[in-house]
Amino acid sequence: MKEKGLLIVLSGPSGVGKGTVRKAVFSRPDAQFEYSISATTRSPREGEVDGVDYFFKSKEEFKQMIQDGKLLEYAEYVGNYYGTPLDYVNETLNSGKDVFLEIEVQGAKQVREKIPDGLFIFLMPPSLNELQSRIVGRGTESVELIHNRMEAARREIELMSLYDYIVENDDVEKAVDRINAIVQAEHFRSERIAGKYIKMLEVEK
Ligand SMILES: Nc1ncnc2c1ncn2[C@@H]1O[C@H](COP(=O)(O)OP(=O)(O)OP(=O)(O)O)[C@@H](O)[C@H]1O
Ligand SMILES: Nc1nc2c(ncn2[C@@H]2O[C@H](COP(=O)(O)O)[C@@H](O)[C@H]2O)c(=O)[nH]1
Repeated sequence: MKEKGLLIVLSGPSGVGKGTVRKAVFSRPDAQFEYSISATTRSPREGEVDGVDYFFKSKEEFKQMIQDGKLLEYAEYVGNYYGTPLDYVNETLNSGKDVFLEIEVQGAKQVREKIPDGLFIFLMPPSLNELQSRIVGRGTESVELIHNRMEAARREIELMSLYDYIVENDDVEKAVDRINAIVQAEHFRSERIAGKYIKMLEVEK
């Protein structure tokens, strides 16, 4: 039987750079994960494409997905719903591929309960001032929403001890290197790779 893939969950406070780091992870030619595209009721930002950045849904459509058990997890975040489509995650993990989720902390908590052997990584900003600068610098939120996101960020950072690893996003490429190193180490730890060498010893006996 095929070895199941590893579920990698990247989370952290709003504006820390989760989306930026995730895109950098997937822009590496040697990226070996499958990205799970989330569903959301938020309106698309300029340049965002349905089915690429998110599956953009109405509130009614999203509620139907919840009722039909189509989501691995979901959360309401600063006035909108976000959720992870369940079938894609299951099918991809069962096919032996690693799945990468980039989600906020309430959703990550739900995933931890359902898939405890996932790999949970918390992305940290170098400081709260730097975090605010990044949210302001992105220019996508009103003053009120920036305030809400900073309030949410403080609550989110308090949950970092629930994660397996904390990665500082002081520099995007360094953060990607750290994440890749953690994933590789996890593969060894869980014997996904070690199994290969055990088989090698058996064959060469
Ligand atoms: N290491 C970094 N150094 C400086 N700026 C960064 C870094 N990483 C990300 N940024 C910038 O910070 C801003 C927020 O990044 P991004 O949108 O990726 O955050 P996020 O955590 O996905 O936010 P949200 O949770 O609100 O979706 C962007 O303008 C991005 O370019
Ligand atoms: N619980 C979930 N959170 C998700 C999911 N997809 C994205 N997110 C997180 O929501 C916030 C806001 O995102 P934005 O695109 O509006 O800036 C951010 O923290 C994302 O990581 C999901 O499926 N479930």
